[in-house]
This record gives sequence, C-alpha cells and structure tokens, in this order.
Amino acid sequence: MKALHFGAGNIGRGFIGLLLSRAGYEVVFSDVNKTLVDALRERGEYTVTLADDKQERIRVAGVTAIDGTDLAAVASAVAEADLVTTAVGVNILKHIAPGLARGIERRIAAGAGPLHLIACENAIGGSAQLKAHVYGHLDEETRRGADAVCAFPNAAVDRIVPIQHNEDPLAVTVEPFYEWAVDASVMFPDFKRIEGVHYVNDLTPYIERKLFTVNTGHASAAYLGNLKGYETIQQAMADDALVGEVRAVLDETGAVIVRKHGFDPEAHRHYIDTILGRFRNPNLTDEIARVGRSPIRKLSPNDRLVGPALLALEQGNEPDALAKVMAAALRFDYPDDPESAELQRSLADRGAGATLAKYTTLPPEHPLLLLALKQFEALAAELQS
Ligand SMILES: NC(=O)c1ccc[n+]([C@@H]2O[C@H](COP(=O)([O-])OP(=O)(O)OC[C@H]3O[C@@H](n4cnc5c(N)ncnc54)[C@H](O)[C@@H]3O)[C@@H](O)[C@H]2O)c1
Ligand SMILES: O=P(O)(O)OC[C@@H](O)[C@@H](O)[C@H](O)[C@H](O)CO
Repeated sequence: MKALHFGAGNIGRGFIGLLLSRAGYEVVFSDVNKTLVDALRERGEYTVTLADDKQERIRVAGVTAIDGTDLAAVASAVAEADLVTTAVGVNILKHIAPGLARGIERRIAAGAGPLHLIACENAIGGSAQLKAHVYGHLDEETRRGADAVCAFPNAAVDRIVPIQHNEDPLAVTVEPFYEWAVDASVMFPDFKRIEGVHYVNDLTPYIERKLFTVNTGHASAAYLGNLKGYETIQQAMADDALVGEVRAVLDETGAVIVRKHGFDPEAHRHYIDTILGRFRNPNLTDEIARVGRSPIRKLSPNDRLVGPALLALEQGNEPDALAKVMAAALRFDYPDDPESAELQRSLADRGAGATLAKYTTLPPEHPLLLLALKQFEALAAELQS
C-alpha cells in the first residue's frame, strides 16, 4: 500500500508520515524543499524523537520523496497511490491541486480503485477546500468520474511540532500527545483503517473543539506573549498573569463549544488543563514566530479567533478576551512573515479599524470589531504609558 503525502515538513514527518508508516504504508512525500526531498530519497528513513523525559527515538523507514514542482511526477504518484494526505498549510492547497487533478484524470482513464484524499491542515473543512481547488482543474465529465472514485474526508489533527533546529534535516522532535480525527461519513465502504486515527461520523465538534481550544489558546499565548517581549510559548506560559488571560479566552471558547456541541463542562475543563500543560512542555522550545505565523489567516472569519468570537456573540456573550487577542494579533510584527508584513503595512496605511474590517471581512460597525478596536486602543494606551 502506497500513501502519497504532500508536505515533508514538521507535521508531515513528525505525525502523518509516522502513523502511515506504522500502519504499513510505503510513504512517498511530495515537497518543494530540495534538501528534504534529496535526503528522504537518499536515506529512505528518518527519526522522530518524543519530547518527554524518556526522549524515545522512533525510526520511520520505507519512505521516499518526489519533487513537488515536477507536475508529471506528482501526477504519476497520485495515479499510483492508495491514499493521499496533505500537511502543507491551508493556503498552499491551491498549489498542489493541478498535480492532483492530472493524477485523478489518469486514475479515471485507467479504471483505478477509490481514493481518499485527506487534508491534515488547521482549518475547518480543509479537505473540502482541497476538493474545490482540485475540481477547479477538472472538466465537467471528469468531475462526475471523480465523484465516483474520490472522497475528500475532512480531518482534525493535533500534535505540537515546533520548528526544528537539528543538524539532520530529517530529524524531528514532537510532543508525545496526538489526535487525528477523520470524517468517516464520506468515506468509501470497507476502507483500510489507520491505527491511531479516530473515525467519526460528524467531524464538526472535533475540529471546532480542537481549533477553538488548542489553536485559539496557542494563538493567545503567542500574540499576548509577543506584546510582553517573549520569544517562546514556554516563556509566555511561565507568566501567571498571561496564563490567566489565556484561560479567560478559553473560558469564552469553552462556553461556546460546550453549548453548541453539548460537551460535558467538567470534561472540557480537563481538556483545557491538558492543553495548557502541553503548551508548557519543558522538553520543547516552540517559537512565538511559528505559533503566531500567518496572522491574516488567523484573523479570517472561520478561524480560531473570529470564528468562536462570532459564535459567542450569537449566544449572547461578549467575547472581550478574544477581542483582546484579535487586537494583539495586529501587533504581531515579524517582517519575515509575509502576512505579518502585509498586516503592518495595512495598519500604518489604514489604521486598526479598517485593517480589522478588511481581514475579518466583517462590516466596520460590527459589534466584534468595535470590541476589538476598544481593546486595541487600550493596548496602545498601555504600551505608551
Ligand atoms: N506543526 C504543528 O504543530 C502542526 C500541528 C497540527 C497541524 N499543523 C498544520 O499542518 C500544516 C503544516 O504545518 P507544519 O508545521 O508541518 O509546516 P512546515 O512548514 O514544517 O511544513 C510544510 C511543508 O510543506 C512544504 N510545501 C510547501 N509548498 C508545497 C507544495 N506546493 N507541494 C508540496 N509541499 C509543499 C514545505 O516545503 C514544508 O516542508 C499546516 O496546515 C499546519 O497548520 C501543524
Ligand atoms: O499551524 P498554525 O499556523 O495553524 O497554528 C500554529 C500552532 O498553533 C499549531 O501548529 C499547533 O502547534 C498545532 O495545531 C497543534 O496541534
């Protein structure tokens, strides 16, 4: 069995590749990073280290890679795959779509069997977004053919994998915890189960709980920590006042999730405590630059800040703590991050109100934007004093 995985980066090697290899797949990575591709091809294996006191090392063997810029190679790999997964970043899905489309055409022409394509990105409906990009490259008749043999189950993936600073470009250190939930309701019957994957019939509660707790909490620690001059999540999480603010945010998202999906409030409190413990992991160094990366994506309407804040308002609650994190996101000034640079230019040119309206796509008078703007002004006053 062959799995084609797009993105041999941190989560690709440290989580998806590891689980697929353990499940008996030969894993073919597609990546545009030549160093990673060459090393995977030459060595055919890499090591994953678990970031706990034992520092267990796991050898992942039987892997190889293809050059993701080579459309013909990508199409061939898609034609031969028994499973396709991605972990490239939700905004990159459109760039892998042409190769997937050419591969799907070849599969249909050859009468190949059914194929699941699972986007393992931090986004609601990641695989559905991938499908829309791929279908944009198919004609009407091929789309009908693809409907019969391709399924795009949405997924939620959870494992903290920081940016790696190892001499070996393939070595990757990951937290021990992991969770991978996949929407089984759209999968073909009798699919091959992957050990470690949780198959569910309704993914929404899982992806919203994950994105609006792990990722909202993470973004809060990053943006509020950045305001205080911290460089890592571990530094930020050693600041009790800051942890109090992160908890206030997670109380707001927790109320939303518990009410919307009927989770047990006590179990959800325990979930939050576990996550705060994971952020503190002393065996990891996770940079605020990574966790806060792509602030425009993180301020978009369905993502980890605005998404739960809008739900809180719908439920009649004012999400002040979330609004403060939205305001802090505007202060995330990392010139090497293209979205941060664009946000800073917009802030300088248009001001906070118009910038928030542009990137959240909400009307300027929306109650959430008024809350965020109030928080932005309070932060500005605080920083001046
Ligand atoms: N790192 C984590 O803790 C974590 C956890 C859960 C989910 N995620 C999600 O997983 C995705 C990847 O995150 P990451 O941290 O592994 O990032 P990363 O930057 O380490 O990995 C992304 C990889 O995709 C490759 N890539 C870029 N364009 C490509 C293309 N056109 N074709 C093939 N490969 C391409 C990059 O070269 C890189 O190796 C993101 O959506 C992220 O939100 C990350
Ligand atoms: O990958 P992003 O940019 O969506 O979010 C940054 C981190 O919050 C994220 O990568 C977490 O480490 C991960 O989602 C944990 O499962």
